[in-house]
Amino acid sequence: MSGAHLDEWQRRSFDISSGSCTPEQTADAYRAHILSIQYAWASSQLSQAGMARLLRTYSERYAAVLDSDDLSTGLNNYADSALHLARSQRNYSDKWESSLTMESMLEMPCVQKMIQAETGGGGSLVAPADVNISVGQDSRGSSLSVPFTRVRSEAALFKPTGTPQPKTEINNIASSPADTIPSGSEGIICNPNSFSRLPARPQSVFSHPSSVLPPGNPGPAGGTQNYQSSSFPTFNPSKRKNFYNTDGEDGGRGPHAGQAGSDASSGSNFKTAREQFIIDQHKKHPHQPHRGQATGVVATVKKSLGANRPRGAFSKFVSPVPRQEEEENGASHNSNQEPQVLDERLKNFEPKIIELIMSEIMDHGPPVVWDDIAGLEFAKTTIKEIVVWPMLRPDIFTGLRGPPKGILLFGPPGTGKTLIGKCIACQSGATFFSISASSLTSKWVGEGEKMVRALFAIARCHQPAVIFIDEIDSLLSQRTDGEHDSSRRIKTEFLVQLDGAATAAEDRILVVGATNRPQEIDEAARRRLAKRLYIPLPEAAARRQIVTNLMAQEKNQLRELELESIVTATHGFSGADMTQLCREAALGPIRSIQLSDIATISADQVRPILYSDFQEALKTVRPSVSSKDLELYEEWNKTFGCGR
Ligand SMILES: Nc1ncnc2c1ncn2[C@@H]1O[C@H](COP(=O)(O)OP(=O)(O)OP(=O)(O)O)[C@@H](O)[C@H]1O
Ligand SMILES: [Mg+2]
Repeated sequence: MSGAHLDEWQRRSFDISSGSCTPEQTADAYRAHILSIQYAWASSQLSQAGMARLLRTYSERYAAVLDSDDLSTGLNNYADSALHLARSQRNYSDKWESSLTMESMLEMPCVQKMIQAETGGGGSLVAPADVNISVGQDSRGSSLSVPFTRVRSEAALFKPTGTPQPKTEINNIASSPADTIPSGSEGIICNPNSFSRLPARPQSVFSHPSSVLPPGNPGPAGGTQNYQSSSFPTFNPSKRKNFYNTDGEDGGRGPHAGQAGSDASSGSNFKTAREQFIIDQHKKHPHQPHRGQATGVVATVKKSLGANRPRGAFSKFVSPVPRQEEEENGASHNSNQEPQVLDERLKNFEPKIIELIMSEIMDHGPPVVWDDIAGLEFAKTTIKEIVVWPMLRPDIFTGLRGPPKGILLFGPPGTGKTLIGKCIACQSGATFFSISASSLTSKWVGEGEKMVRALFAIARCHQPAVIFIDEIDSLLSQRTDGEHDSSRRIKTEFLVQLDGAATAAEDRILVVGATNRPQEIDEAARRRLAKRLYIPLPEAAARRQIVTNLMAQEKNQLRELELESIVTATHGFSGADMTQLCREAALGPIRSIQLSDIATISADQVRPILYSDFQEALKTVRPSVSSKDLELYEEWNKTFGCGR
């Protein structure tokens, strides 16, 4: 196969995005990427920062493939290896935990053989070829490293001085960190601390960790060697040596840089991706405890359950991605933490209050356009003037032309006040807060004012903003002597926010209140809601438009004259009443169907809505607003309203 063909084949086989790759291929491809990145950096084609960033990205992806237990996407490497080693003793707990314990390890045949070799001497050690384990940090916080891979070579280090060393493969392993190991060979990371303890009492290698020698025991010279597998070219050894130490200045000095620190003494700055990850994390969040930090034994304590399959350059790769258990720990730690507040101005508010207010931002619901609102031309024009245009051209609407800070929509029930609110939400382009009085009033004394303050603070952060308060009378009713102190404070806070020291002139926050009980509104609030717009009962033209709009969606045979008579017959009806009338009339054709047919009849067999249906409906639907009520509204409009 020619080189070009091979390239093409590789490209196709390792095209991760194709979706047809097996997890093995994906992992291999990521590994290939990692090697290319290394190569590019080593040959100075890539900056150190770029290399670090790319390396982290691909290491994380590689680790995700390696450790995912989803058979279609991952290799289940962690669990596989552990279960394999622990003689398939499955751990059925939800949380994956290694079945490896000190006891279970001692029972392993390979370990037994090693012990025999250690105690009996002379026997050649045969370890599972690709198993590479460093198990450390039992619950007591001690560490013990048991490197299995190429254990034949390391056995030499375990041997007490003078013991004849077995014939080993040590020739294959670099004798200094700067040397290279042939590509594809399994790597070994010897923990110098662990090794330094081992030789003195080789028999106790697998005994209680407390039996290890005190730190400071120098150990044999070879114990400090740090072997690393790599397919690096040898042309730039110094670079290679520092390869993992992407963070030049304090890589070895960081609080988690135990391995690096100990390596420093042996002249190597090797750090695994995990260690680098921990160091980076610590830099980002210096006050958060990190993995392994609690014990004070950090990177020197390895718990890497290596793969039982060849891994080439990254045979000892340990996932930098937090595991489930760590995420849980993190979650419990973070649960007490406040979510990050994005805006400086909101830092004094409790996150739960901010969350509550943010949840009231209305950015959903059916779109309402101005034409959906029948009649009410004066109100619509005024609102467009106050709300929509200033949002579009804030530069023109300044000074005296500046929009008012508050609007009050008042009028009989069912005349479209809430509908106007929804239309403003859709059409104004502003952040629309639809707040109900109940969400601002809280049973906790003091919370209500905070809510009001938070509401305005958040609105200020999301300018231009419209705060729509439906049924505003329940929030801003007249202050009386007998009322509860907390509700009085909420009102006061609201008034202050609406037009007080807390509000800057250039703030583009508009409060729109809607009520059908305008006479109950506190006079101070009334003044602040400067534009008070009367939303009256729909006139004949508006009633006609409501019926036409609604009937356009249904099959009907209403003639022009019939429509006219419906409009005349509905004098005094509110918009809601008109809607109710149309709904009732629409049921007419259904009511005319035999009960026995209703289950089988198809939709197009239902007859159209006729005038007679409206006549029937008019017998049951009555206007909901009495003329006496109407007088009250008109009176109030004359006194306080802004209409003509
Ligand atoms: N002008 C109108 N144009 C079209 N539909 C209207 C109009 N007025 C009312 N409606 C219909 O009546 C329904 C109720 O209207 P809306 O909720 O806006 O009334 P409201 O004025 O807020 O009443 P309330 O004071 O009782 O809260 C609307 O969903 C709409 O179907
Ligand atoms: Mg309403």
